[in-house]
Amino acid sequence: MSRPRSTPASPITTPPSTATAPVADAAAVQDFIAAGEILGSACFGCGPDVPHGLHIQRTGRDGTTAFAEFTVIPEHQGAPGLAHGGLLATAMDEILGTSAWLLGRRYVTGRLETDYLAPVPVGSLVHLRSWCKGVDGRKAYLEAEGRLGGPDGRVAVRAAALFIEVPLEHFTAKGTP
Ligand SMILES: CCCCCCCCCC(=O)SCCNC(=O)CCNC(=O)[C@H](O)C(C)(C)COP(=O)(O)OP(=O)(O)OC[C@H]1O[C@@H](n2cnc3c(N)ncnc32)[C@H](O)[C@@H]1OP(=O)(O)O
Repeated sequence: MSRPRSTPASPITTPPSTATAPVADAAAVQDFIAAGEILGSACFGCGPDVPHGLHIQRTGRDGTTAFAEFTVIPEHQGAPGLAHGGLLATAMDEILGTSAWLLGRRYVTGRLETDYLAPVPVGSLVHLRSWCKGVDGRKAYLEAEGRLGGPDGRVAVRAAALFIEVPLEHFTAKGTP
């Protein structure tokens, strides 16, 4: 099935007609810049203690739209000289999770759809942006993009996602590894 180029979203990541507009939570907004400290330093996406992690820096927000950036280092390489696609999907996941954070509830990624539109060279500064399109019960529908050459540069990667709200026990309960 061909899809319009204007959105990467499949029916699963497209908000239904029953979805409501997202509202930024005041407490989550307050915690936004400190979120990395609240979550700890071991996150592969944003943790400063992960040697070859993405070290994504959250730079700002507007409503439930989150902004961030990171630099592609040689350890992020896939094909010669270019960022690994899975690495870029990870960056999408991180910025999508950041936008979900602004909703003030605990969410995990249920489904992540990624479109690669242009190669991302090692050494690139990637400008990330994510926004929530709607909320329907436990489901949050989000989109994201990564741009090169500046915050309003060309889109190299974009994503659509379905995040699912979970209880705190999702993170504290110990499962079988
Ligand atoms: C500032 C903060 C920055 C933070 C950045 C961090 C970003 C990183 C975010 C992540 O990477 S989270 C880690 C990756 N994700 C996971 O590990 C989630 C693993 N999956 C699960 O734990 C469960 O499958 C999940 C909690 C998502 C759902 O299980 P539940 O038993 O709670 O719910 P259920 O399966 O009944 O699904 C609830 C609804 O969601 C729907 N759903 C769940 N997963 C889906 C899926 N994958 N695709 C489509 N729909 C899905 C499901 O159909 C259902 O719809 P209905 O209510 O309409 O029936």
